[in-house]
Amino acid sequence: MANGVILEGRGLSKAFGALRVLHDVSFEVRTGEVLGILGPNGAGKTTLFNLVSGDLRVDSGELAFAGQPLVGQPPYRRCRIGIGRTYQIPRPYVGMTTFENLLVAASFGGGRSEAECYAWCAQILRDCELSDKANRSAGTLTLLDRKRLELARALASGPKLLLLDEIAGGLTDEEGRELVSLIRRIRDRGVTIVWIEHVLHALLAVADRMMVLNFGEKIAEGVPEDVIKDPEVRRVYMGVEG
Ligand SMILES: Nc1ncnc2c1ncn2[C@@H]1O[C@H](COP(=O)(O)OP(=O)(O)OP(=O)(O)O)[C@@H](O)[C@H]1O
Repeated sequence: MANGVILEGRGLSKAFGALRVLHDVSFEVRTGEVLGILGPNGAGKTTLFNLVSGDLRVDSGELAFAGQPLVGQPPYRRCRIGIGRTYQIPRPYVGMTTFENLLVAASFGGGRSEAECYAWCAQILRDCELSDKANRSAGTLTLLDRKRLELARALASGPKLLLLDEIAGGLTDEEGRELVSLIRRIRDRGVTIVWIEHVLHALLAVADRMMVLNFGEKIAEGVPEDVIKDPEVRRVYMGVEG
């Protein structure tokens, strides 16, 4: 693995029965960057995250995190070594408060002791602007706050690498800007981010590089200005010919 690369995938493939979802995808994520992932619905983006987090097993290919092989490691272990993720459909424990949700993530996901957890989670609530909702039941939060909580839960496990799966959808422009500034702050604290997003202007506001998938194959990669001008990307993702 090259220096400065926190996550590396080589020749990753995944199929569900006859449906080939990822085919021979290779990529690198550099330490400290925000890598955006674009692609039409069904391109295999979430499946790629599931392979990295361990929610799904790879059919073939290799994954390495900070130089250590990931394939074969269970999801909880990947979380403990520093891979955090959010889900497209937020998965809070709706019967618990916002703060309790973080405590679970910090203790079970991050392996922190009870003594450490309170101050750690209180700081994350502040960072994610959720302190005033600490004692609210997670099921009663607004959409923006549910997204903040989804981020906060991922942060509570203490990730070095954060995988964000379509976190900006459904927000107003103002809410989207708030979320983007939160993601920037997380990046500025040294967390490497890979972000799958259809809300292109949100992704463009933060991404250092982008990678585009189509039918399970990587069709483009590079700095955002070049990727969004790529004729193949414009054709498959934006529906623009020529
Ligand atoms: N567990 C599964 N079993 C069977 N098929 C699946 C499974 N998970 C995903 N798929 C299929 O694999 C394909 C890729 O799905 P995936 O969720 O990775 O796409 P995506 O690029 O994230 O799409 P979207 O932008 O709509 O979220 C889709 O056709 C989907 O229906």
